Amino acid sequence: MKPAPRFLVMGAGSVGCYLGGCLQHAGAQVDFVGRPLVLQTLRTHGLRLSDRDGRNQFLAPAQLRLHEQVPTACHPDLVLLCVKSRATEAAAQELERHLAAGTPVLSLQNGLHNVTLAQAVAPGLNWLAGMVPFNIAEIGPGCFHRGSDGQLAAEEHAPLARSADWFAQAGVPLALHADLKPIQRGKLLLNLNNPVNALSGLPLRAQLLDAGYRQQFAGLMREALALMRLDGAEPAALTPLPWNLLIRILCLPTPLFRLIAARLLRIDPQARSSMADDLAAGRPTEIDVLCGEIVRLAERLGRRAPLNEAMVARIQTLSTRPTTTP
Ligand SMILES: NC(=O)C1=CN([C@@H]2O[C@H](COP(=O)(O)OP(=O)(O)OC[C@H]3O[C@@H](n4cnc5c(N)ncnc54)[C@H](OP(=O)(O)O)[C@@H]3O)[C@@H](O)[C@H]2O)C=CC1
Ligand SMILES: CC(C)(CO)C(=O)C(=O)O
Repeated sequence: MKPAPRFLVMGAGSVGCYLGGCLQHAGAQVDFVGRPLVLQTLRTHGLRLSDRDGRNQFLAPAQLRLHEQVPTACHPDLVLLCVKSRATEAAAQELERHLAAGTPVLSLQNGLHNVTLAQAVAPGLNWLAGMVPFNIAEIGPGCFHRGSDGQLAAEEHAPLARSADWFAQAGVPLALHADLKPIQRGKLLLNLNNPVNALSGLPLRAQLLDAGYRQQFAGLMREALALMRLDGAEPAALTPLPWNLLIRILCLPTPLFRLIAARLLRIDPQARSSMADDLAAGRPTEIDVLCGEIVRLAERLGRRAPLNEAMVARIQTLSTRPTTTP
């Protein structure tokens, strides 16, 4: 019998706990590295996993391998990098200090450049790009729920080909692509809704059912798509609709949008973007790697991206505002 594969989750949060939990439930050995508060919750409540298709799995506290730092003498077959992009470099350096040279690390983060940043500060590890299309939210202490659909993606690479069976067994299949860049660009376009969602204060589905918020999202996307095309960097379509059509559909009146975009609206009523979580918790957001990326692309092309610029400014003002004490 083949030994169970070993995974290390770097950044036990929404994505890390959900994917690590699914893999462990399917029989893999998983070590979770996270912050003390998160680990304490897992030690108290265990890890519960649920999804839109009826998954309801539980790992008791005693089954979880929880660490505040990358454990010494740890030899994972694959590391899942699940920290927010602001934490990429520090996490990469910590991983390199503790892991054998060449250990494969799959970045499951939003944004285009996490792997390049990690590679620059921790060149001894084998950095691979991935993409998570669905939403994960902590819906109760230690309870992580997948609230929308889609297939995990990653760049084609031997260590990932070996792990792909495990992802499939765990019910989170991983599709491998020769070139992940177009997929990452497509994900970036969809993630331009993150700040709109965060500012709306609404769950994703309710926000998408509001014509005004859809117009904002469409505007950010239209601006970004034009710049990507000017740069000769076509994004892969991540919905059944081509990008131009998707943008037009977002701008339709709500009853028509609801009819035509039924598939896009297959989102649990409570799902929120990861930026909404950050903003609500007073944490720095990933705005710089989302709208900020479009602003930098415009600058590089000698253009402007006024809608994305304004969104960066709005989110930065909110997330740097000091919290008032009662
Ligand atoms: N949530 C979602 O639905 C989706 C998220 N993503 C992307 O996935 C990535 C992860 O998102 P998400 O899971 O929501 O993030 P979370 O903030 O929920 O989880 C990340 C966790 O890692 C912790 N962390 C950071 N650095 C370290 C470290 N060196 N050692 C131990 N723990 C660390 C963070 O703590 P601290 O806050 O203190 O830094 C935080 O608790 C992001 O890039 C996000 O955009 C992609 C698709 C969907
Ligand atoms: C899945 C999606 C697009 C929205 O939840 C996301 O990537 C995020 O929340 O950061």
